[in-house]
Amino acid sequence: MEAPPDNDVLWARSLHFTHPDGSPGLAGVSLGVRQGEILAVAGPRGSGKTTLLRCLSGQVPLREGEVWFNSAPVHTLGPMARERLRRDRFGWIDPEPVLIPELNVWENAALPLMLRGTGRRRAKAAAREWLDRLDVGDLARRRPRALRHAERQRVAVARALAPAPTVLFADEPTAPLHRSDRSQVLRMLTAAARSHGITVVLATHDPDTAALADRTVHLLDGRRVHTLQLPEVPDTEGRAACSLSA
Ligand SMILES: Nc1ncnc2c1ncn2[C@@H]1O[C@H](COP(=O)(O)OP(=O)(O)OP(=O)(O)O)[C@@H](O)[C@H]1O
Repeated sequence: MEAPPDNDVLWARSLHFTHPDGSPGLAGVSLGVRQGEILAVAGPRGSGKTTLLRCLSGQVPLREGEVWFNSAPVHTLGPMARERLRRDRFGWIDPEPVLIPELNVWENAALPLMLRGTGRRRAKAAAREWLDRLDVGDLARRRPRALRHAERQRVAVARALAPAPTVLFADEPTAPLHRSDRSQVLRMLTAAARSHGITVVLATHDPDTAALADRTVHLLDGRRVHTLQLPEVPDTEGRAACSLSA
C-alpha cells in the first residue's frame, strides 16, 4: 500500500462506488486535498459530488479504492473507528438543514462539541460565538421549528464550524439560502475556514460558489474530468468566432 504525499490532509486513490441498488456512484476518482485548502468539487446534478464527499468522509464503506486522512488509512477502518473519526475530526453541512427539533438553536450548534467531550459551558460559548457571526445569535433560545428555512441553514453552518473540524465537508451548503444571503454565508464560511486553518471540501454546481475555492475538481458521471480554460478574447473577436461557427 503506497502512502500519500505528506502535505495532503486527505488523499484518495481510485475510488469506485456502487449504490446498494446497483446505481453507479463513482468510477475511479483520485484526488488530494492539501492542509488548509478550500477545494470545490463541481459538476452537474447526479455527477457524484455527494457520493464522493460521503466516501472521503468515511460515511460509507469503500469496496474499491483508498482514502487516507493525515497519512493514515480510512478505508481499512471499521464502522466504529470511522464514526469516531467523523465525530472528532470532520464536520459536515448538508444541502438541507437537519436540526434536532427537541433542542433549541444553541444546543443544536453546541452538540458536536459536547459529543467530543467539551463541557456544556464552553460548548455553549463557542456555539453562541458562531451563531452571532452567522447573524442568528438572537435566535439562540428558539426551537428549530420557529426559524425560517434559511435561518436553520445558518444554524447548521454554525454547528459545523463551532468545533473547528480538521476537514469540513460542505455539500451545497448554501442551496436553501436566498441568492442575496448566499454569498454572505459563503464568504463567512470560507473566511472562517481560512482563519482557523480548516480544510474544506465543497460540493457545488454553482460556478460563483466554486470561484471562492482555491482549486476546483470537476466530476461527470462519477469520474474526474479536466476542463479547459480558454483564454479571454476581446468581445468582438468572440462574437466573430461565434458567427463563423454558426
Ligand atoms: N442512495 C442512492 N441510491 C441509488 N442511487 C443513488 C443514491 N444516491 C445517489 N444515487 C445516484 O448516484 C449518482 C450520483 O449521485 P450524487 O448524489 O452523488 O450526485 P451529485 O453530483 O451530488 O448530484 P446533486 O447535485 O443532485 O446532489 C446519481 O446517478 C444518483 O442518481
